[in-house]
Amino acid sequence: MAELHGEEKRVVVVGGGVGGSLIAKNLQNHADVFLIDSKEYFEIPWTSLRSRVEPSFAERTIINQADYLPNARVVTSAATNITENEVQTAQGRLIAYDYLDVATGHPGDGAYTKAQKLSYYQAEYEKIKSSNSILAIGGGPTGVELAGEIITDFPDKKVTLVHRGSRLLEFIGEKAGKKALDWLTSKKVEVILGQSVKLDSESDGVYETSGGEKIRADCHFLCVGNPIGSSWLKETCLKDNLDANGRLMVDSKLRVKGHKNIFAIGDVTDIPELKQGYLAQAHAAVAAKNLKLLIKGQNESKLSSYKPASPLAFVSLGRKEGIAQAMCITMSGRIPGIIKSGDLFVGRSRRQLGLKSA
Ligand SMILES: Cc1cc2nc3c(=O)[nH]c(=O)nc-3n(C[C@H](O)[C@H](O)[C@H](O)COP(=O)(O)OP(=O)(O)OC[C@H]3O[C@@H](n4cnc5c(N)ncnc54)[C@H](O)[C@@H]3O)c2cc1C
Repeated sequence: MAELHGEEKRVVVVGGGVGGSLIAKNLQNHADVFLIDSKEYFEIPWTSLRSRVEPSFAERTIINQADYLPNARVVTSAATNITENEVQTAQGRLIAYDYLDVATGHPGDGAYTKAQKLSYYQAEYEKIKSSNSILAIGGGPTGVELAGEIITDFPDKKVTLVHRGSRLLEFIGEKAGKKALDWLTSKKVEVILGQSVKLDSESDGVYETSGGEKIRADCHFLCVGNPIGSSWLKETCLKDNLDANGRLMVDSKLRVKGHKNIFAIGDVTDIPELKQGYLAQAHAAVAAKNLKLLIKGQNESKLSSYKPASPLAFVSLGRKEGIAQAMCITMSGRIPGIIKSGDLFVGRSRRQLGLKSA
């Protein structure tokens, strides 16, 4: 039986990542809010590469959900099903809702508590420290940023980056990819493009590529794209709202098409724009505003619309430099570094949740 609720409207947020954390925070004093996430904490996702070379950095970037949600209820369990009026969790809980917001951008990586994630980063750090040669597989933002972090903090290590595509950073423009390549090679990172690594070929620390090259590495990191967190929706009442890429189709008010009380925000949606955390936060602001209006019984004509944003992306290159692409302008060096690479937007992200930046 679904857990009953009182007079106050209930909003259930599934996914406490970049977008979901903010919407739950914004609504906690306006409704009976439940936040369901498979782990106890929110982690600022793009900081995970820095945390591998500096594990103490993660103390500020991993935030227990309960710390910024004193007036909401946090449920630590994966959501497994949705019906028209309730959400089911892996632990078998049924949580009724008046309004639902799906924000499951990408699935977690298995660590359940902050302590587990901190020890994971400590182990990753030890792995890097004790290796002379390191192989990063994948030349998207994760592979580029990880190679940048390692070569900055451990300039004497031999770092090789292998990418199956013909250029780095394919999610943004060619110039950005070229600037990343130039920066990495200037730091003596070996970049191999147009080849993939046969992972099962590894023998005595030697990896073979699809082009027959042999790469010696004491350890490797798989930096390939994170899957979309929507596979769990395939058997739910939203199964017909997934597009061919597994993204939830939303209308301009950020409601799942055809559902008046179900919203979706962040990377899980089909909004035609770059998948970026600051945009997931912008979605959260619009959806929270709309939810507040609906909770107060306001007319639907008052709901705000979300307009897809033009491309803006930052890629860090170590602690001081970076690459920025805004519309069709690409810039690299110290300025993008000052904007992103120093603190990786951690202070700002913490303040948005009402926490001290330090
Ligand atoms: C290397 C890298 C660098 C980046 N740099 C930037 C940057 O500089 N600026 C920027 O704005 N963006 C950046 N991004 C993109 C940004 O991280 C994503 O766009 C953002 O995390 C999307 O937010 P979200 O809320 O949609 O999903 P997420 O932040 O992925 O959160 C999803 C949450 O849902 C939970 N979840 C998933 N499935 C379930 C389930 N079934 N039940 C319960 N919980 C579930 C997960 O545990 C997670 O907490 C970067 C990404 C990468 C990989």
